[in-house]
Amino acid sequence: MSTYIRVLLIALLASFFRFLMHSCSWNLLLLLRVFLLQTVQQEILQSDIQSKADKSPVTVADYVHVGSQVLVSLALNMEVTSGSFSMVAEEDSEDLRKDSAEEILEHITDLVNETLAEDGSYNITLSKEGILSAIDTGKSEGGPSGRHWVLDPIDGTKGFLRGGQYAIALALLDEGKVVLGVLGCPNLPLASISNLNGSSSGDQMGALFSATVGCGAEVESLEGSPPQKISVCTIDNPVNASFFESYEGAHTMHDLTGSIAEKLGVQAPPVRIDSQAKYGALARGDGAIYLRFPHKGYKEKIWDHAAGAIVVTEAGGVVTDASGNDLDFSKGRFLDVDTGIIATNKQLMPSLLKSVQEAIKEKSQAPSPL
Ligand SMILES: Nc1ncnc2c1ncn2[C@@H]1O[C@H](COP(=O)(O)O)[C@@H](O)[C@H]1OP(=O)(O)O
Ligand SMILES: [Mg+2]
Repeated sequence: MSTYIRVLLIALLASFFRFLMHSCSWNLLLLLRVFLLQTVQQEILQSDIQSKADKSPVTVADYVHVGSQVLVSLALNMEVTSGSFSMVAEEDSEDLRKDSAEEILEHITDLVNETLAEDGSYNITLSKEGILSAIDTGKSEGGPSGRHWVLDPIDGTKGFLRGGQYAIALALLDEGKVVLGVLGCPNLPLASISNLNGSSSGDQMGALFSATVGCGAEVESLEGSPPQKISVCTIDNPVNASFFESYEGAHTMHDLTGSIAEKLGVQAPPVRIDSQAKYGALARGDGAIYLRFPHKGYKEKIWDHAAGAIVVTEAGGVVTDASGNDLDFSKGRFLDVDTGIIATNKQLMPSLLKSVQEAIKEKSQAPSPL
């Protein structure tokens, strides 16, 4: 298995950061390239599970999450900052610091170092402590002041393990606002989601979305085709609209989203895909609406929305909570949202909001199941 993971991590490291002078307020454009090949993912998935020293299962997703976070942390350290930087990211090193995880940590350290040696971009070898502290650069609390990188090293773990959609999502917060976002979606067709089912062998897979505040949003291939400006669809009649939602019923209330769609007059069945790939697809007009209504008690994390939200807003869309409030990324690691998150174009937003509020009210008044 380790060879495949190494190939995947090399691919990730090959995703390098490019900074171009740009005429926006940030003077900065960041592009993250992710050469994650579907075939590599498939081979990794087939090799699947090893066992941790404490006999709890460790999936390939564990290696890829940690490897991805270490490599992005390293790249930010080498390319972007002169030493210290703040990163809010999903993983921390707590489990890996346990005695029982010694063997796993050794394995991850070897994989990362082999990856770094093979890639050759950085002449560096990390110790086990180096790996742990690279992971822990992601422990920042974020907040309303200063700059914070926001990373989901693998967004949509369930999709990744199913061989479906997943994304690597990186954003930059400046004084509490998202100013930059990059979404690498290795399993998303470059042209359009309509090529997802029944795609022909000629369809190019993999899409890299990027957005800089005030400068619009773009898509390009993972190999670096010329970036194309993207914009959300111009549909203003819900009858012609389709909507994206989570594949996993455990991640969103499919009954509520079905009721919203019905009230709005949407005729098409839901398009269910994992991860922030949904935001990318929405931003280039593959569909008209994004709905996410987690079950009660779930707290949204900023790394699950920061990159996707700026890609959509810079493509001309609107992203709000169920009350129509903008998402506030300045509150730390979590988002304080009312009930759910919705996104669409400016034309459809008023009627979408109305349907959302009606459907929520109706659900809250319905007798609860015994
Ligand atoms: N119980 C849950 N409810 C809602 N979202 C969840 C839940 N558990 C994990 N997630 C997160 O939802 C996001 C995936 O959304 P989607 O369902 O749209 O694919 C991921 O960030 C996933 O975490 P992770 O990034 O660790 O996979
Ligand atoms: Mg996530």
